Amino acid sequence: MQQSLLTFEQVYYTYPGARQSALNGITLRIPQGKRCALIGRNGCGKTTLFSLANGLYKPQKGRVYWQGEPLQYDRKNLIELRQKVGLVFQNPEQQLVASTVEEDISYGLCNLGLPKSEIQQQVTQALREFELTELAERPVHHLSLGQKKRVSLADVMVLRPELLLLDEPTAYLDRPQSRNFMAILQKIYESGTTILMASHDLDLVYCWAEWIFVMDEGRLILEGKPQDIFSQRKILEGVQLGLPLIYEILITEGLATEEHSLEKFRQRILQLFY
Ligand SMILES: Nc1ncnc2c1ncn2[C@@H]1O[C@H](COP(=O)(O)OP(=O)(O)OP(=O)(O)O)[C@@H](O)[C@H]1O
Repeated sequence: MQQSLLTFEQVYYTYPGARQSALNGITLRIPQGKRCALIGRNGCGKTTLFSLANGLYKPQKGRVYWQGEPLQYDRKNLIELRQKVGLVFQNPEQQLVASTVEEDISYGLCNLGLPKSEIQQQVTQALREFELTELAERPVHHLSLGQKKRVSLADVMVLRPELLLLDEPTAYLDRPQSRNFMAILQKIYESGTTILMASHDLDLVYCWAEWIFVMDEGRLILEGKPQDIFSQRKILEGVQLGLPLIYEILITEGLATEEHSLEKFRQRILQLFY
């Protein structure tokens, strides 16, 4: 059986003062080494799930496990958890804390209490990897949104997390920035990092993901490979998701009758568009 990195078991979470639970007894296992996607209509609980995944919030009922061990919420364990589970917010403004790009990337390493020389070396490497060297001295509030997104990804990746959580990573990005982001993401995946991406872009999810989770009203309602998920038209329409346009075209034109050709189309479309 595939090992899971992070496991949610019957997890409930209600925001203070809210009448309805944001998470409603969700059980979900994030498989190691896969490109995973999380989809669901607005307000179904995706961001809340991410906030519990890296210990920002604590379940009111149920448990979250990292490699089989229940999460501990004291400061020391949370710092360790956030090194293993990196969370990139939808809006980079929520994430960027320091005045310059270089300082921002060094922030998490400083929290880990690493020696200065090691921090400098890792920051220099991250600046290079994320093509930010020329922006190192720039104030973060002078950057474009695409550049800010790249910095927020570098902030998290400099800690070498085992699991990367991305909330709507391509939202607000233009085509070249989106492509650039997806190319960086592919390298991250190839380096062995498990990725879970929440997205409303069903075409991207269909072409990119190896495993998809579908949430509704704070619960997991489906999970599986892209073709198994998107063949469930009735269920997806029932939760106001519908199908990816690309999948509709492939199916209605009879272009994808075998799993092999479907896979080839998905890869080609990913290269062409993202
Ligand atoms: N800080 C908060 N206080 C109170 N309720 C909140 C708060 N944040 C989210 N909620 C509520 O919790 C539910 C789940 O929200 P969440 O942001 O997790 O959904 P989501 O699936 O990420 O939505 P979207 O796709 O729009 O980003 C929603 O009903 C939302 O209104």
